[in-house]
Amino acid sequence: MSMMDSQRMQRLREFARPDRVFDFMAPADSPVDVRHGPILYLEDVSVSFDGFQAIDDLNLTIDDGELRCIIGPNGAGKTTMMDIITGKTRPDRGQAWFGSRHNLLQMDEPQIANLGIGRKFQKPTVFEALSVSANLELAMAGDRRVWKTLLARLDHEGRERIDEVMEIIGLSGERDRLAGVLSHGQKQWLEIGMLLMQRPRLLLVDEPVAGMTEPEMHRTADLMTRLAGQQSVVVVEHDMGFVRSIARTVTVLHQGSVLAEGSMDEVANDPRVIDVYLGGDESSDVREGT
Ligand SMILES: Nc1ncnc2c1ncn2[C@@H]1O[C@H](COP(=O)(O)OP(=O)(O)OP(=O)(O)O)[C@@H](O)[C@H]1O
Repeated sequence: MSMMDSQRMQRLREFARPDRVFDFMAPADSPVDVRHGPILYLEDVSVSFDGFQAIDDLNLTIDDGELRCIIGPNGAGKTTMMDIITGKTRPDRGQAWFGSRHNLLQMDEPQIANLGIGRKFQKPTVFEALSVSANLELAMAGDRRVWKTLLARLDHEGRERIDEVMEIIGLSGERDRLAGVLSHGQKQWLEIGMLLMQRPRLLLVDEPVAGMTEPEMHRTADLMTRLAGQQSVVVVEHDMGFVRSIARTVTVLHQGSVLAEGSMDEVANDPRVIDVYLGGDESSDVREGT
């Protein structure tokens, strides 16, 4: 067995460990029902940690195919909100529904991922010793099918999906390069591609442009915009220039609940947002989109 093969086998073993749940393991066919309403519905959700109210009567509705940006100061509850949606944190009270049929509060993390909610954390976690296409191949496999899928030859549909996703994330030219040698931005896109392999219905993306160069940021804005419509995308981001470039509806979180919601211009000119969101320099970022 060559060095590459043994590295690959080691990764596979790691990947197939039953105690590990990977966030990109979302499903091909989501049974989510959006015929009668939004894809994500949070109502009066609250959670406190040791008496600190991190989420406080939070209400949020995301429509199918929508691109929503969530902004808010540090500690506003953005990460906790994502943790609740993905089943990592259980709220003390409230409701969280995925489509009209699935009560997220009665499901655990793997079940929620399998329903079609994919989460992209801030730091890229691609398999550096594998090629771009092998990373996508891995992400296509469900947990129990991983060995079978990877050790067997890819079927036609699988190969097509890999090509399609590489095109979407702009890495078609990097197919055989090891993920470890990609730029930071390319790794982020690859990880988004890994999520896409399972055709999620909702993507939660945490600070996608942190650490990116300006050109990478533009390409990420383009990617986010293209993804919406195909799936719903919720982007949490601090970079106001980026938010302004992709924003349709922006939700401002503050102290665990929604302070304002509307177009970028509406929220940026809302005196409550200007007051509480960012003091000093950053508030001008919000208003002027610098
Ligand atoms: N497991 C936990 N235990 C105790 N406190 C927590 C826990 N998780 C979050 N918090 C607190 O809840 C508040 C909300 O945190 P959260 O990380 O959701 O905010 P955020 O809006 O994502 O902030 P940032 O922009 O800095 O990432 C913070 O004050 C945080 O310290």
